[in-house]
Amino acid sequence: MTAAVGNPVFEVVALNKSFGGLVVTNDVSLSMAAGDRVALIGPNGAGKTTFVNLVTGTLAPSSGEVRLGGEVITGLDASARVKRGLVRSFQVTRLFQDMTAAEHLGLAVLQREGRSGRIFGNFLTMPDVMQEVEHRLETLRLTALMHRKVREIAYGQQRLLEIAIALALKPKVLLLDEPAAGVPQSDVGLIEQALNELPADLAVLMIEHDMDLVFRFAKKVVVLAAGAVIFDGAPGDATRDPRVREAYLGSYADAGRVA
Ligand SMILES: Nc1ncnc2c1ncn2[C@@H]1O[C@H](COP(=O)(O)OP(=O)(O)OP(=O)(O)O)[C@@H](O)[C@H]1O
Repeated sequence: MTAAVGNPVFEVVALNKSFGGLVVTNDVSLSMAAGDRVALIGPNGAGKTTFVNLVTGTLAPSSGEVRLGGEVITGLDASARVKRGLVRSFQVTRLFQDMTAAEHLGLAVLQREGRSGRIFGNFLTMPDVMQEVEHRLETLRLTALMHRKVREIAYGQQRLLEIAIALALKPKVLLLDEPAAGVPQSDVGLIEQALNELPADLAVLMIEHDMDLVFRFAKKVVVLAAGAVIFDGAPGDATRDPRVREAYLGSYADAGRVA
C-alpha cells in the first residue's frame, strides 16, 4: 500500500471487482494525504476507469473499502461521496451545451451549499454566488467566457471549466480523469498551468495517458496492469521498473516514453 505522509485523507483498501469471471480490479490499495499529487497510469484496459467508478460510487465493489478522512464511505452513493469531499472532475460530455460557464459554476456552488433545490428565478443575481463564480473563472483565466454557452467555448477551455466546476464543490480529494485528453497540443499548457495552481492542500489523483504531463505533475505514480497494482512509488523509479516496462511494451516503452 502507498504510504501517505501524515494522516491519510483518502484510502482504498483491498478493492476487488469482477464482472462475471473477469477480475477487473484485483486487490487494489492506495492511500493519499492532503496535498498529494498522484498519477494512476496503466495500459488500455488495465482497469483505471473501473477503479474511478468504484471509488466514486458509480459501481459497487465485490469487496474492499474506500475511506475518506478515516470514514468508510463504501456504502454511500455517488452524490453523498461528493458532499463529503470526494469529487471527480466533471466530464466535458456532461456539460450542457446550451448553458453558460457562469451557470454551470453557479449551480455547482448552490449544489455544494445544499441550495440547489430552492432556486426561484435567476441564481446569478445572487451576489454571493456571482462573486464566487467570478473568482473561480478568474483563477482559471476564463473570465472572458463567463456568459458564453458551452457550445461556443473551445474544447481546451471546456476542460478547464470542468476543473473549475469540480473545485467549486470544494473537494478534499479530486480525481481527474484524463484532464488533457483531446485537448489540442497548443492548449495543453493551459491545463498544466491550472493543475499546477490547484489548492496546495487538495489531494489529487490524476489518470492520464500523456506521460510527459504525468511525470511533470505527479510526485508518486501508481501503475495498474490487468486490474492489479504493479508499481507504487516515485515516477523516476517507475520508468526503470521491469514490470512497468513490460506492461507498457508496445506502447510507451517502445516509444521511448517510459525509458
Ligand atoms: N461493465 C463491464 N462488464 C464487463 N467488463 C467490463 C465492464 N467494464 C469494464 N470491463 C472490462 O474491464 C477491463 C478494464 O476496463 P477499464 O475501462 O476500467 O480499463 P481502463 O484502464 O480504463 O482502459 P482505457 O485506458 O482503455 O480506458 C476491460 O477488460 C473491460 O473490457
